[in-house]
Amino acid sequence: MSNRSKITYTFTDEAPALATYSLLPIVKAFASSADIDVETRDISLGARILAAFADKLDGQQIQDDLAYLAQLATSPAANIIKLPNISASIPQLKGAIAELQAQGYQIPDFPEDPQSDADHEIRARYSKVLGSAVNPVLREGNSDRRAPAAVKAFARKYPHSMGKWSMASQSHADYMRGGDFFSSEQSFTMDKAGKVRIEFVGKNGQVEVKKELSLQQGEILDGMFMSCNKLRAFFEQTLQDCKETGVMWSLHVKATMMKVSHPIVFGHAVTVYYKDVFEKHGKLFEEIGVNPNNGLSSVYDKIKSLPSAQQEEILQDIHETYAHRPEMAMVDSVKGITNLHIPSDVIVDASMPAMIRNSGQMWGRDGKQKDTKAVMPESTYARIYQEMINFCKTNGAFDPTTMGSVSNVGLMAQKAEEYGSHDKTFEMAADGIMRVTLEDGTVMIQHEVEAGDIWRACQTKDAPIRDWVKLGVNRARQSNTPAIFWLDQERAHDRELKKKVDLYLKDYDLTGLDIRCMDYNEAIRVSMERLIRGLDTISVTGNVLRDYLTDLFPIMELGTSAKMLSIVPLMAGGGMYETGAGGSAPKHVQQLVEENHLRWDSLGEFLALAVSLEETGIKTNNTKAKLLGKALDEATGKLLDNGKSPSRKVGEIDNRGSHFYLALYWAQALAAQTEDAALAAHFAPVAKALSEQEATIIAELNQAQGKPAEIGGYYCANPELTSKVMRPSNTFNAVIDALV
Ligand SMILES: NC(=O)C1=CN([C@@H]2O[C@H](COP(=O)(O)OP(=O)(O)OC[C@H]3O[C@@H](n4cnc5c(N)ncnc54)[C@H](OP(=O)(O)O)[C@@H]3O)[C@@H](O)[C@H]2O)C=CC1
Ligand SMILES: O=C(O)CCC(=O)C(=O)O
Ligand SMILES: [Mg+2]
Repeated sequence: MSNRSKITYTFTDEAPALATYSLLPIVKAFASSADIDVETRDISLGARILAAFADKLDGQQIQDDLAYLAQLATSPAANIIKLPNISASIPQLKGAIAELQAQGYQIPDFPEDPQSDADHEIRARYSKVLGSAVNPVLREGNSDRRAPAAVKAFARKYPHSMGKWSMASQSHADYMRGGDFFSSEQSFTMDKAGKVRIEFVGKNGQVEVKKELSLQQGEILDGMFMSCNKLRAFFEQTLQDCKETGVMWSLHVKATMMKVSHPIVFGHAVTVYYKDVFEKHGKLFEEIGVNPNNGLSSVYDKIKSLPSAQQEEILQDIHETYAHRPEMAMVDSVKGITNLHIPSDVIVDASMPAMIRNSGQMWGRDGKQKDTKAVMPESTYARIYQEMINFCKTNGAFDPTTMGSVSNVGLMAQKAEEYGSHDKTFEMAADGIMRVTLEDGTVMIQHEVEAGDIWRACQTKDAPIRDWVKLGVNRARQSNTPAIFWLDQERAHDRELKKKVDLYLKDYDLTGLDIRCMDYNEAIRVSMERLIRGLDTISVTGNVLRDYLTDLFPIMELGTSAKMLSIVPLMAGGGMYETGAGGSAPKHVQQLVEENHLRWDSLGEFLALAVSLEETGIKTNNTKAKLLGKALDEATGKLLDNGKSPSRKVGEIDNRGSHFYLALYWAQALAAQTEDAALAAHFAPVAKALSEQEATIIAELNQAQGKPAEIGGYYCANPELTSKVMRPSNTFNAVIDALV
């Protein structure tokens, strides 16, 4: 039928992908009653790798769904439910490649040290799959993330645990006091559209064009660098400090989103911490292809090719390091996996709130919690964490039963700011000058750099800024809540941004609104003071703060950012509904495989879907769709109230059980509504069947638990096997499948 509408549901990775096997059949069955088709687009790491090598896969090609979605995001018809996906580090990418090869896909190995042209070509294709390769492409709009009232009420009623804070805590954030991106940032706005060149001028005066960019009128361009020598000296000093004070050392970066610069920073941390090992074996490591940017796991991986006596010696030297270096935070103390094992294990947006929620402590080698120095070299954003730590030391831990809420309106459209800087990031091969020049030769940005320094440029287009200001004002108006623009007058970029904010705010009638601009420290302090008094505040921020704050505050308020409503009003008129603000929770997969219990909470998916249905209803004048959305919200509220969210423990309700209750409550709400009799009649028997067979279904779902589950892969699980695991109740399946 031509008048059917379409919702596009993304298939991603790990826990959210597993959950999709259970949830999507329910969603499709319910949506069909309102003439809505739910199409699936596969943007999992595995699918993205296969799409990148489609030309090499005889008969095994799959289409490039990410490219399709990128196109769709710029169309007014877009209605996309975006689940979190893996942003792959190199070790993860290599794991996925190996798995696909074992499944018979003829894809090439990852060329770690490309030599030939062919290697370089393969590497370039894989680079497109690496790191945060999905979100920046789809985010053709800014971000609106908040805790819906029902979720907030639930958190107040059933608070999550919060570690106590002590005045005596030695935990703190540590960051560079000079030589970092913050201290070197320069910025300018293009007064008319034109080209700029990023150039390196060598000591001999030779000019090398690193990149040419076409900038739009009103676009902001920043240039900045981090000094390699100062970074290494900083790491050494933090290690000495920890050694002297007995505080545990940990590193927090975002090697996924900052996929070029942060792995380099991470690599320096590895070679400074294990300095003696790298000094002694450096030449050998180079020969066997150890890459410290991939973490210590790269050493373990590469030395496997050496004779066992030599391996033993290296392992011994690594072990001895721990005798004279401070204790390091562990990712998995049982398995001996440290913070420096792989760059994607500790991701700052989630790891810092987890630490703050946990009394400012992380886990040591002995599995015990300890005070920690959280090392975040880039001072630009690290200071906000120190502010929160100070605040908790003075006021104690936040109290989820009484605290207010900090929502966020974030500038992110069209690869805004640092998160779009990968193709403009360079590790300096020699000393010289990096500069940005206009077509007429005017030098707009200039830095004296040394070999090893990391230089980068960031772009922020004007249209996304206008849209972001509009979104901030609208949110403040709709929620009648004060909004703070986080703009740091010490930052060159923020000074350019503020000129525009001041100008664009004039387009609105701000009567009755409380809209302010503050630097980051003041903004977070004011927001926290309001929080503990139970008051709400909207943070209107740039892209990195958007990412950091939408984990930081929700993790304090709700225990996880997965419970957030996360909307991306696309600038072309469509909508993208992200599910939560968190990630793909890899440890949940492990639990499913070991004991067939999935503790992933799909609340983010429920919330996103309700808004997506409502939007479909409004845009296509489809009353049934609106009712489906409204009923879904009611069902979600009831699910929270009745405690039907997944438990963490095997044998208790898990992700699948929570989906059953959602279906039951959703059908009941639809059967009970009186606005559309046909819809009510359609769902009445469903509600009856599900309610009558509740005990049988729950028994079938719970019986499946407690033994290992076979899903036939990690990055590319087998669909039939996974579907069987995720839909173990024949009674439930029969009711749902009869609906389509
Ligand atoms: N939008 C996106 O596409 C995003 C993707 N990512 C990707 O996700 C991966 C892991 O990232 P990481 O930073 O560790 O963050 P995660 O959010 O995956 O994990 C942090 C912790 O949050 C809790 N959690 C998160 N979501 C849920 C949920 N729905 N239900 C229950 N618990 C949840 C779990 O903690 P516990 O069980 O202890 O409560 C989990 O271990 C990376 O590959 C990263 O790149 C990360 C952020 C966003
Ligand atoms: O794309 C990613 O790698 C993570 C995105 C993220 O953390 C966020 O948007 O909150
Ligand atoms: Mg994030």
